[in-house]
Amino acid sequence: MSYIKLLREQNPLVICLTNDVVKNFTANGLLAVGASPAMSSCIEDLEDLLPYAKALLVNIGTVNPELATFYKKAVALANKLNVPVVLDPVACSAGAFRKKIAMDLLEEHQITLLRGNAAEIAALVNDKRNELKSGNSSQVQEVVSKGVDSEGVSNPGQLAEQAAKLFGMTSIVTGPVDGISNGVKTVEVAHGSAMMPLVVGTGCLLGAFLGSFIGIEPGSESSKEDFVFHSALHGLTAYSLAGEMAEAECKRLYNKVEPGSFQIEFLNALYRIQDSDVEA
Ligand SMILES: Nc1ncnc2c1ncn2[C@@H]1O[C@H](COP(=O)(O)OP(=O)(O)OP(=O)(O)O)[C@@H](O)[C@H]1O
Ligand SMILES: Cc1ncsc1CCO
Repeated sequence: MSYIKLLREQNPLVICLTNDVVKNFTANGLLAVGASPAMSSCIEDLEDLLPYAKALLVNIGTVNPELATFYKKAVALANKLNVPVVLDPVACSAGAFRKKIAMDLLEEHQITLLRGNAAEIAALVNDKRNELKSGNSSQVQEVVSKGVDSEGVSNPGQLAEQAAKLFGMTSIVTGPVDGISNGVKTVEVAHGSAMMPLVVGTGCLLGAFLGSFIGIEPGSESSKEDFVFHSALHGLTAYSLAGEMAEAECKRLYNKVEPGSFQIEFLNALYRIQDSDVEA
């Protein structure tokens, strides 16, 4: 399916409740691919905007107790309005406060897509397994948390599948190789650039970016569950390929790849990426 073409025709409104570090980069990344970003900070505003939205992103990167309450209300409203929700549990592996907020959102509300790095998703999977007191938690690869990012796992597809099964939603584990699973289908995507983790917010923007893909109106008979998986996989692949395109463009323009120029070229690549690049 021509997801990127449809996205650009439809300009889906993606409402982002995201952290203070990445708001500008997130809005620019969504505009570059052809989506329509809006940041929002209170439930009164969301009550006006969310009826028009095609997706809601909740990224807990700079959460505080007041924001945690807002996020819960926001996700409850999105569920009521049938707006799909992407959850990015930023650094939930680094502290109990963040992890509880992410777990509460996962367990008390309907999240459509969970996106995190390996440490974050492993922390949630381990917690859920302990809570269920069933199965063998040694199946879950232990990942040492380093704060807001991690070096990844050797089997991100397997970790994504475990998260998808335990939480009952499509899950994505990112890193040098990405994994996506809905518990039935699991795919690994081995593209991207080693410069991506050196630009803050490439993971955070990805959550919003994927929101714009799952927010596309398919205009076909594909099932809703399949659509989330396939549109998110297309978006995930496009995003990693854009990383490769940005790296190639930095080499062409500057004969070297550095974070500042990479950030600019990455936005340019999101603007240029086509369905044919993903399908090649
Ligand atoms: N070493 C790498 N090589 C290629 N691509 C990478 C590498 N590390 C991360 N990526 C890509 O970078 C993007 C962000 O993934 P990452 O796991 O770094 O997110 P994150 O840790 O949540 O980032 P942030 O907290 O900065 O937003 C993904 O598209 C992923 O494929
Ligand atoms: C650096 C940082 N601190 C809180 S959120 C954030 C961005 C994570 O991508």
